[in-house]
Amino acid sequence: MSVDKIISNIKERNPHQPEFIQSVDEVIESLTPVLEKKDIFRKYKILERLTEPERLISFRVNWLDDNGEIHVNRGYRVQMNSALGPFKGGLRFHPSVNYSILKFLAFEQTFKNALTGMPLGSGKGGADFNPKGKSDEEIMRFCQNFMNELFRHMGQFTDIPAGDIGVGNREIGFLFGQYKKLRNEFAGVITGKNVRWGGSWVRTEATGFGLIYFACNMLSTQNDSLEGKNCLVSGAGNVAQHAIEKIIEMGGKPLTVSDSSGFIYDEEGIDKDKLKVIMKIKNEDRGRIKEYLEHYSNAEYHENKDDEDYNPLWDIKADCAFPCATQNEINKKDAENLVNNNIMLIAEGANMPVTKEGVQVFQDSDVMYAQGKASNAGGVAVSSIEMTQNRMGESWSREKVNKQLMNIMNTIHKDCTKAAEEYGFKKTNYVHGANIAGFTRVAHAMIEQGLT
Ligand SMILES: NC(=O)C1=CN([C@@H]2O[C@H](COP(=O)(O)OP(=O)(O)OC[C@H]3O[C@@H](n4cnc5c(N)ncnc54)[C@H](OP(=O)(O)O)[C@@H]3O)[C@@H](O)[C@H]2O)C=CC1
Ligand SMILES: O=C(O)CCC(=O)C(=O)O
Repeated sequence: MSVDKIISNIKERNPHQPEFIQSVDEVIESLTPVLEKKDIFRKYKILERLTEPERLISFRVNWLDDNGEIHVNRGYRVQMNSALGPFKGGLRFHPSVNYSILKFLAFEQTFKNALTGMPLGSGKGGADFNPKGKSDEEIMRFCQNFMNELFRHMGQFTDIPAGDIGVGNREIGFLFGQYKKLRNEFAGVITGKNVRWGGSWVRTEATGFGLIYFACNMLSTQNDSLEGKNCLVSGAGNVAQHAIEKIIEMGGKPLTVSDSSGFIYDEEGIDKDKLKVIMKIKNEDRGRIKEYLEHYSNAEYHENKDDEDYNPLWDIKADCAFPCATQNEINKKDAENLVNNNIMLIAEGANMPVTKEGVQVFQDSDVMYAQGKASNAGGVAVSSIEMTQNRMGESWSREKVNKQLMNIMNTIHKDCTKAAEEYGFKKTNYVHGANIAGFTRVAHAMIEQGLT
């Protein structure tokens, strides 16, 4: 069957799933030369099998709010691919969560987890629950009821969830506590746990730190570094905060931070003290990023507007851009603004933050551009390190884990450039490099394990 026919079949089988189709479409261009050169991948129908989850789980989550009113949400787990290890990937709590979003995230996770070189299959899950404005008690009740169903599908050798948007340290604690109660066992079944009870040093920081380690590798191909570079960062959550922390450590200057209401532009740069304020606003007060102005009135705040067809954050002149909020936050116009302002490098902290048309703008330009599959893989890599420590009953030092994270990001960078070159693309085409390197690793494992 031709590659075009394979793709049109996948589209027909998954109607009304635009994000999932977008994520599949994005890898096809990279994989076409691989599928054409290596007939074995077509013979074993690898693409068809990679795009069909091994198992889809959907369940009802009832919970009581503080006024005693009952609410009903929908919980999910997409167990995507277990060729390289147990299903592994985060949980997202956000009102937009549905099968299309979770399948795109799980599909990307397959390639990302393969790139880490760790024994990790792929998955993703979550609920259409909105944690905003909920009390700690309401969050706890929701997490407990969510786990009342999910626990039967999990296990340290079966499926190991973690955090994602709306699921941070607080939620991981409630989820783990309920799992322990239901199974009567203290096992490494969730990652991102507190270091005081089974978590790993550096897991909280890993995605943001890993992103910046990867960006440093990209810059080093031009004999350059982050020193003195102006950086645009979107998001104000886990990934954005620790990307900003590492940019500062590497001598760069973060200029922006955002949430779903708007963004802050601080021309003087966000330093360590300002970052502490951001962390307090978002992690403790659970407030809005606009509150930054109450501490630093020289900064500017731009409120999101429904009628704007581009995001002015991406029209600020800078050297590097790190989208760390959510999918499709950079459209074609934003990508053109970045390129026209001579941005050097874009590395994704978020999963699929650039629309298909935006990706094309970057691919047609000279900018260095890395997709999340490669550049945000540090989070899941340290999750794997957390799983290893849990199985061995050990707790490794912060320095040891950080060093391993750095090595993994260096290796992913090397593997991407090698795969891109092998198939005739420019060495620094990280899009094709990541897709090909991730695909071939998982595809060979699927062939070797037979038609299970
Ligand atoms: N946590 C991890 O280890 C990993 C996360 N990722 C990806 O990184 C991204 C961020 O995740 P993480 O930092 O963990 O999540 P958090 O929930 O900690 O933070 C998300 C941030 O993005 C903002 N945001 C969410 N949705 C939107 C939206 N529709 N428009 C604008 N801003 C939005 C949030 O704003 P507000 O505060 O208003 O909600 C918040 O500032 C996601 O794409 C995630 O899949 C990738 C790899 C690993
Ligand atoms: O740490 C993990 O298991 C998953 C992190 C994640 O969800 C991601 O990489 O997108």
